[in-house]
Order: sequence, then structure tokens, then C-alpha cells
Amino acid sequence: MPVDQQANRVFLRHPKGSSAEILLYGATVISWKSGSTANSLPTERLFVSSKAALDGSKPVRGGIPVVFPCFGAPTHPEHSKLPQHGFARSETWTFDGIIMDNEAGVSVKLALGPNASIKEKFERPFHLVYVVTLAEHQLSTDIHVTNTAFTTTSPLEFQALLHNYIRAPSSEVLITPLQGVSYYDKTESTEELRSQPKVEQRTAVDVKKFTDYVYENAPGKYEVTWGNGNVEVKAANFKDVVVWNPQQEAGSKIGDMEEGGWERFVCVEPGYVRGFVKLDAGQTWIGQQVLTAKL
Ligand SMILES: O=P(O)(O)OC[C@H]1O[C@@H](O)[C@H](O)[C@@H](O)[C@@H]1O
Repeated sequence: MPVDQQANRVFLRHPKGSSAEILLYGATVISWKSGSTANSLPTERLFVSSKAALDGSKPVRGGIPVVFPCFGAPTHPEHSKLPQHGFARSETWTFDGIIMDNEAGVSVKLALGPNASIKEKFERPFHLVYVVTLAEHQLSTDIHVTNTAFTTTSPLEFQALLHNYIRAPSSEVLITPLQGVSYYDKTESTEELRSQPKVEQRTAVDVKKFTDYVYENAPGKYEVTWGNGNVEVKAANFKDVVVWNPQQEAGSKIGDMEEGGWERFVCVEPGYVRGFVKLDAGQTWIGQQVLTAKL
């Protein structure tokens, strides 16, 4: 059965061999196995820490957590009661049906609206739909945000980001093309330094040291390459991209990070995180990404 819905997760299986697994908790994709045109053997493309909680007790340390409506610590007054990276990754979404189920793609829809726990900390009406589509060598994930308010008093303001933990040896990984793009370095020690833009000088970005860089107005299509691997991350409506790897310096302080886990992934996270999307009542905004296993 290409779409297999279980109590707390959904499995997608493509006739050509790729597969994906999505937890309803956080709508977190926790596995994407795909071959490539060069090598048809499906291999795991995402990293999930062996210490990650998958029982809904905390956001998943790995896979593709969905960040909404704030990135990092909240900065918008309407987000002030929210935890780091918002609530979407720590709420249980509803399975909302199969969109497509054939060789072109196996595609499902998950949804989240204001439940009692969200309403306690976020008063705005909204509706989220997350569409996950599996193709032979691709995984697409699209977040649709609707401002369900009736009046036009003030727009819904939010940030959104897809926090891809791409499985790759972090000592070898290179990310391109970010040369010449401005970024904010969240590893700096003071707020003043963190808020000063720098310009990326490198033709290819590595994560050999602790890296937490927010690239602003980035090109939207990134190659993540290493020895024998390549995953392309292509984004639409996500103007920014975050590159994160904690290395031992910060990784050893993360409770649910497995020992040495930072050696096994790089986070390349397309998002709209500098400033806010402003969405009028009745309008829908869509942020999309397509991950392609090229090698
Ligand atoms: O530990 P969390 O909340 O999952 O966040 C992980 C990282 O996520 C990245 O997107 C942020 O830029 C980092 O600052 C943060 O440390």
C-alpha cells in the first residue's frame, strides 16, 4: 500500500523504491530513503539522533522539523509566549488525506489549526496545511499558511522554515552557491555582533567549525555535496537559508543529540526568517522546497 496511515505516523512508498515516514507530531518527516540516478539503491537521506524523542514529548532532533510562526527565540510581540522555533514542530497535526498516489508522486496532506494549547499562547486565527510529496528521487514539502481572520485589522505576521537535517559527513560537506550573500552569524558572542551582517567570501561553505549562519536573500537553490553524495535543496518563497551544525562545541550541550551526531549531518534550512511574512485576512502563503537526491 503506497500510503500507509498508522495511529501516529504516515508511511509513503513510491513504486520505484523510495520511501518516507512522517510523524503526525510536528508533521516531522523522520525518514526519506531515496536512490539517485547514479545509484538506484534507496539510502537514508535524513539524520535523526538516536536520542531523539519520537513520542511527542519534545520536538524531534532530526528529520525535517517545521518551524512556524517564529524562528529562534520570538522577536515579534504577538509571538512572545511561544517557545524557540514556534509551536508547529511540537503539536500533533491531523492527517488530511491523500492528494496523489501514482508514479508521478505519492502525496499526502497534514493540517493544523488553533487548538486549545496553541490558543493559550498565540491568539491569531490561522490554518496550516503541509503537503509532503515523494517522487522517485525527490521529496517535496510545502507549507501553506492561511490567515483565516475575517477582518482586515492587521495582517498575520510570521516566519517559517523547514529545518532539514541532511545526513552527510559534516567534515566533508560543502554548500554552494552562497558566495557574496549577506549573513548573520548567530555563533557571535554579543547581540551587537550577531546583528551585524557579514558577507560570505567562500565559494563553498563548510561546517567544520560550529556554524549557525542566517543567509538573507539567498539564491533559493543549494547544492549540498560531499565525497560520494549530493542533495539539492530548492526553495520557493523562502528568501533566506540557515546553515547550522553545532559541532562538539555546541552539540555536546544538546540533551537529545547523540554522541558525535554533529559529524553525521548538516542542516540546510530554507526559510523566511529575516523579517516577517505579512498575510492579509483570507489570504494564503505557500513556502515550498524540493529535495533531490542527485548522488
Ligand atoms: O535546538 P533547536 O531549538 O532545535 O534549534 C537548533 C538550531 O536551529 C537552527 O535553525 C538555529 O539557527 C540554531 O540557533 C538552533 O540552535
